[in-house]
Amino acid sequence: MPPNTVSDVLTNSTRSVITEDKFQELIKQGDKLFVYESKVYKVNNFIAKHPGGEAALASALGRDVTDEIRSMHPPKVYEKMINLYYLGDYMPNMPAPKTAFKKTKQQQNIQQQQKEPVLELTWEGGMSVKAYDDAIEELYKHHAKDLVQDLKAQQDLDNVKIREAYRKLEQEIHTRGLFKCNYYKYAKEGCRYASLLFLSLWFTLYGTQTWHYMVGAAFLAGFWHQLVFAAHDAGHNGITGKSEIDHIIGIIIADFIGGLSIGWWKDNHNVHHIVTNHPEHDPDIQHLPFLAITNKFFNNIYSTYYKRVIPFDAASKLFIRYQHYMYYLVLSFGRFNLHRLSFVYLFTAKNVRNRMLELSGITFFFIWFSALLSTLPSWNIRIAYIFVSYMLTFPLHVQITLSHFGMSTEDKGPNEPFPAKMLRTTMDVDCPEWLDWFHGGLQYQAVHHLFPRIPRHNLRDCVPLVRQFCDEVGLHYYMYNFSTGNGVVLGTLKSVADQVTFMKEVAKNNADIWAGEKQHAH
Ligand code: HEM
Repeated sequence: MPPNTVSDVLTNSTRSVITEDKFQELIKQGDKLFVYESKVYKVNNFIAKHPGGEAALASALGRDVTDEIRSMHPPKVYEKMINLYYLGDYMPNMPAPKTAFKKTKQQQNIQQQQKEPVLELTWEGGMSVKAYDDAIEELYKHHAKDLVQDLKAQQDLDNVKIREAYRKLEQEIHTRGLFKCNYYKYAKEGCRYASLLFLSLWFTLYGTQTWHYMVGAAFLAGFWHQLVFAAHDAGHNGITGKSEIDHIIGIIIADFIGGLSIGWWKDNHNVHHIVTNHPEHDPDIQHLPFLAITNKFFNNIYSTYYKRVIPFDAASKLFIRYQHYMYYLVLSFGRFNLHRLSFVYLFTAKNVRNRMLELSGITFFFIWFSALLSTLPSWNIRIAYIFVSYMLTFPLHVQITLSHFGMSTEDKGPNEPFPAKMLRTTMDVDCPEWLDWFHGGLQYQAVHHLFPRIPRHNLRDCVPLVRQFCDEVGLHYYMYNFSTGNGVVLGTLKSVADQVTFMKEVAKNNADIWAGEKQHAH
């Protein structure tokens, strides 16, 4: 039996206390720890078996992830299952109280000087000019330290306020029944999917002219585009709420019908939800050599997800300079890249759930898609059909990237509350209600990031509550319409592109100066 099992915890009358220093020491020794509700949990033996993926759990280690855990899991996980991994109660380091600040001899002198008129000290020769300057500098340092401590204390208070309000918001959403899935919405969506598939097959199988086939390809793209929203729900265990069943639903939709791995998607997406927009940790913004949303990518950063350096090489320097012109074109090749990522994941990742079923699903996809292509009259039309059906799924890739590409990529440290981080790194896209079908309801990505377990059909109803929460705690809620959102993203891409151009010009000027100096020396 592992040392930290329930029976151990229950029979232990004296609960062990783990100080912040001890916590850091254990992590240095290789323990995989995190804090939930002021308790330390150790997941060394569980991490590889974590149903939400090893990478997701790995991205949460070494800090307090109370809000992350509550937002990602059904209550049974944080009320019962988590107890199996309890290690001890967490005790953070307390900031030294100001009165306990031990004064040095020099500081005592300064305090003395504060009581005495400075002029007297200066003119009566009690203190040299240098000593006077030093004393003033010490005073400033002392006050600056106090100021920093006060600011930190204020920040801590604000953070507590945000966390408490976030809990209240979660409760309110529960009370309004918005965590419950409305299956009637799926019936409506099912009709839409069936219509798109029917139209695609009708134009493809009964067409007689090239444009008929291309319309068939466009409807197929529409069918895949819409299906992804249902696959997203399954990936979040948001259809039946039962992880095993939703995973199978996800495999049927993503692998059998779409030819893409739901396992890859979940592995990647769950990490994205925890470390949103972090250049080193979030795979959803790591797209070199084609796209870079921050100049942090110029530094050959190490991706903790892909476990390799992402080089800012010659190809990156070339593509990034034009990325704001190429954005939509690059995204239109997204579906081809998703096949690649799916295969890499299924063939190389450890602990893949239902690996064989996923591989069978993707094989089935290539069989049915090839059979469909074989009904077309020529190779030219077949190739055009592949490109049209694949590339016209690009609105989906725009929708996915739109919510994050124009947003903050800063790392504000482990103390930033989870809701604050989600609202800083994610924007919502507003649209009229009749257009919800086009965005799948997922245009409210900020709300989705705050509560990934809310079914997407309910996100719109949560918007006023989130707005009120933001007003209450003083957080900014970013919401743009579709075209402004696109403008924000293109602006970000252009600004990064301009920096590469500038760097190139500086390098060229330097090279010219060197060449000139060399010539001069000769
Ligand atoms: C010992 C602690 C943990 C246990 C026992 C645990 C258990 C689970 C279980 C059972 C699921 C499947 C949930 C379902 O049925 O819907 C899950 C999913 C997940 N877990 Fe954990 N987990 C733990 C810690 C964490 C931590 C620390 C994180 C990161 C903050 C995390 C992130 C996730 C994510 C992102 C998912 C997927 C959620 C989704 O599908 O929307 N887990 N975990």
